[in-house]
Amino acid sequence: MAESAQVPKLVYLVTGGCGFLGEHIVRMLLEREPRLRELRVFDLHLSPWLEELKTGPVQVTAIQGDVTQAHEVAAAVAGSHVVIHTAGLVDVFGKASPKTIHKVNVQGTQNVIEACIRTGTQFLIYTSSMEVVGPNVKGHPFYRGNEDTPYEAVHRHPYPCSKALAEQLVLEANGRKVNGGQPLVTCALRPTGIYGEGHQVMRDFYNQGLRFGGRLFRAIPASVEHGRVYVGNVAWMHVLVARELEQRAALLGGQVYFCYDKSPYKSYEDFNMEFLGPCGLRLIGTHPLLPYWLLVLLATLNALLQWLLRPLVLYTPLLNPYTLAVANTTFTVSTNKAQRHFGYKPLFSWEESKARTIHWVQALEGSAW
Ligand SMILES: NC(=O)c1ccc[n+]([C@@H]2O[C@H](COP(=O)([O-])OP(=O)(O)OC[C@H]3O[C@@H](n4cnc5c(N)ncnc54)[C@H](O)[C@@H]3O)[C@@H](O)[C@H]2O)c1
Ligand SMILES: CC(C)[C@@H](O)CC[C@@H](C)[C@H]1CC[C@H]2[C@@H]3[C@H](O)C=C4C[C@@H](O)CC[C@]4(C)[C@H]3CC[C@]12C
Repeated sequence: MAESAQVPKLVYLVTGGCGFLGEHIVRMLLEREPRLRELRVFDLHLSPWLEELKTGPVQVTAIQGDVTQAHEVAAAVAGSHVVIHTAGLVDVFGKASPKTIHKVNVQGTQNVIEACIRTGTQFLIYTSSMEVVGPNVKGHPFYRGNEDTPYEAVHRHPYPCSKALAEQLVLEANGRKVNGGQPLVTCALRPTGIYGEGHQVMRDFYNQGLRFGGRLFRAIPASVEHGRVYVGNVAWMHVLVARELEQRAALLGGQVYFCYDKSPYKSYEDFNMEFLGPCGLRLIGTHPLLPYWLLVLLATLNALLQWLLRPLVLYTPLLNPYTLAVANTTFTVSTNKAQRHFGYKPLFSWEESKARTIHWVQALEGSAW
């Protein structure tokens, strides 16, 4: 993508562009990528807000499609300069079958790669996840680690397994010749737990608190640190690395980068209270109110209930054996690789990220405030 400040001429494709992260990436590109001529938004479920974006100078093309369908992906990719592949099934609650998670997250990613190869698109950014690394099945903590920290990344759950396989496919595709003979340049970004406007799990916690009279009950020790990153900063990292990928292909190609900002290290529940507290909720207990063995029993019962009820209704509570294990295992990152490699600095401070998220929660229906 040779630099050309004169005429916006680049075509970007964002898969999953109507999702929680995807929407922020789409809006960030329109605000901060001056070289854009066309922005293609590819998603299984197109959102109504896309229409409001079509009145600006950049051509916004909404494409309803399925990443598991290779021909639909190829049609969307053809003619694009950059693909940001963020579409995926983010399911740790048992909503989708392991087979479906694999089909979307792995086969879908393979389809995106092959479409880039066949149609001559040179630059591919993949939204991976911290869970490619951990927490692992042994519950080993990952304490303020970085991209080079040794860690036994062993998974059994379909979601982290699918993200790890997809990331591997993307990184291995780096350097393959695309149609036209140029090399494909790929990289993977690994967000930790993303929070911010539109975060469904935060909404679920908020609604759970409303149901219990404004109270949430501590289940995880405050000492368990969980890495979190603001969605706007994750979106910004995607925009920035996409811009730098051509100029620094030799350095960035085939690399992984944790997504990070200045969000504080806290337990998952305490971190959520940074936003839910100012909206009227209280976290009851300075220590977990139930012993861990009882939480494991309740999580297991939830999994059993989910299995028994599946023919009748989809029962997907927040607490299951996997979410309990993840919540109960320290996983935080401390790195500056993205800054060293492509000059990334968080666009939003912790204070701004917090204020924006609180504002969003307060606007949710039935605010306790
Ligand atoms: N939310 C997090 O905390 C987090 C953390 C790390 C990484 N990630 C990754 O970021 C990406 C986006 O996650 P999110 O939280 O925005 O999830 P999300 O569910 O809000 O967004 C995913 C989008 O992908 C679309 N999609 C799903 N299946 C599709 C298919 N077959 N074809 C086309 N589109 C499809 C969905 O419609 C949705 O709009 C995912 O790849 C996820 O693994 C998320
Ligand atoms: C019911 C309690 C035990 C409660 O504390 C459970 C919280 C649990 C639902 C979340 C704790 C950690 C979250 C995950 C983490 O933030 C990272 C993720 C990676 C990303 O790629 C997808 C989302 C997630 C798996 C995220 C999901 C919710 C938690 C498990």
